[in-house]
Amino acid sequence: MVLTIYAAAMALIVILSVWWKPRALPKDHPPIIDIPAEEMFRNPRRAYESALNEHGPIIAVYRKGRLEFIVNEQFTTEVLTNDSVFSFESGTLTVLNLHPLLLLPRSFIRDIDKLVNEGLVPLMNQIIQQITPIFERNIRVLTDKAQSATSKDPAPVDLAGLVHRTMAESMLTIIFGEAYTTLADIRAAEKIASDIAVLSGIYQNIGYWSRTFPTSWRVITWIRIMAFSIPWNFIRVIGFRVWKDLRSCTKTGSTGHLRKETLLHYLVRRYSYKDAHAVRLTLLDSLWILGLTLGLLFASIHQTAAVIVWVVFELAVRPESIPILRAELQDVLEVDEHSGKLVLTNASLKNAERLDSFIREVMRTKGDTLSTIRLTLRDVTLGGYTIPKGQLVCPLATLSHRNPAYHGEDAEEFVSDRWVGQSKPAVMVSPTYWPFGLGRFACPGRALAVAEIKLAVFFLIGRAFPVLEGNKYEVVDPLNITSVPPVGRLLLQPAPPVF
Ligand code: HEM
Repeated sequence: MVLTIYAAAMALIVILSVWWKPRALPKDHPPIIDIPAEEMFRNPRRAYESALNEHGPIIAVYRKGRLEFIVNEQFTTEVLTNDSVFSFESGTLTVLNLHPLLLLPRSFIRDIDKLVNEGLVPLMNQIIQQITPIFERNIRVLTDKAQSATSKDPAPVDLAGLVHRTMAESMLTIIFGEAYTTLADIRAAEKIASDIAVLSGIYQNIGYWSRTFPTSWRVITWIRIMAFSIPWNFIRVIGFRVWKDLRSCTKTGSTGHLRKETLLHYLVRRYSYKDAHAVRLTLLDSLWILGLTLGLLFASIHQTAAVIVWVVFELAVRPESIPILRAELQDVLEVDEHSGKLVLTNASLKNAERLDSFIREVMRTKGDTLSTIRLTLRDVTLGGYTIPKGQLVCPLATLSHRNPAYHGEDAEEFVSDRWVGQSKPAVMVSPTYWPFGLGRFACPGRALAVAEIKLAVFFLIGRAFPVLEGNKYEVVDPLNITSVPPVGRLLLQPAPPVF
């Protein structure tokens, strides 16, 4: 049943994707600027900033076969926050190649937003308690290698692989509960998060085929992931069990078999018939819940794992920060009232102001360019030009994040403690800092993401000194900084355990 409904929905989406066509441009549209692919993909910041400098605050540029309207910092707030004209939902689903989902009678994005804001955020203390042991156990695999290494002969470790696995295990625990964290479940969640990330175009900038023939790449990748990868990795391994759990809620009229603290439990209560005394879900509601959990796995695993790699690499090339953060770790640890041991709690993470400042500085300076996007819901007049309905509009992030008018003369520099004592935590977005987006749909999972980054960093530096071979890393995809982690050979030197 679940596969039949899924196949029918997918067929409809393919037909609509082919049918969907943008309208012609009006006469007073912003100038269309040709940025050579090599320049755009190798040095997007320079390419787009000089085009904006030369041609005015709004330009139109073809990228991977799509026309995008790029605006400078003057229009950033208007574009990102005026959701009645510049739609987050339409922009994001279009960029993810999922725009036909907009035709569904329910809003996928609004529902997933509600799921995080109402189901996850209020339970942060409890969630941090649940996932701290996962981070501790997994990162220990790396730091144990450091304990048997020496300063002269440090141990090479695969940080990216490990944090991806750790994020997958954590999110499975939060969404479905521990029963869904077998090795096969974790592998399936990792695979599905990476595959949807591929579908959203995160590696599209790197491959020759995907850059040169973007339309055929999109169609084939879409079919591969929707028709094969999701059924094989998600539905076969995780989806069928979740489906059975959901159907048995209706059969028994109860949620007794679900863990109360999971998001699945929250979703069943939310979609259950309002007028029935017992729990009852329609088939469509059950399918919708499956879709939301899949969407959340994608939104939460891949990007956070990539940013953890960014933060650790930036730390490795700034060894002077490590003793400061180790001292802070010592300060923020709390005593567990049952065991009397020193532990990291949600309060410890909140109190870690120096690490928070370091993370905020990484997120500000790592070089996001075209990361946050909107789609016009009607013809819009902006800066004297008309941008027609149905067009993608994107502010250039470096013009906010590296702007001396916003961040002072040293805006280009990485200042680890820039935000200490400023009451501007890493999660606080504004028109001058928006790595988590801005406005009504700014990332609802950012508090969890930053807490997870802190857990990973503290468990790592609590027992090891990270260093990078040659003291350098490579930015693989400058046009997709947040989703594609930097590459380098990470080595761990032993450090006296902080706790
Ligand atoms: C460092 C990691 C993360 C980064 C950099 C990040 C960044 C973003 C950005 C830029 C947006 C779009 C906002 C906009 O356009 O204004 C977004 C949306 C979203 N993020 Fe995150 N995110 C991260 C982690 C997470 C996590 C851990 C979760 C879930 C627990 C999550 C859930 C979502 C959801 C559901 C949306 C859709 C928008 C909405 O529902 O309001 N994200 N994120």
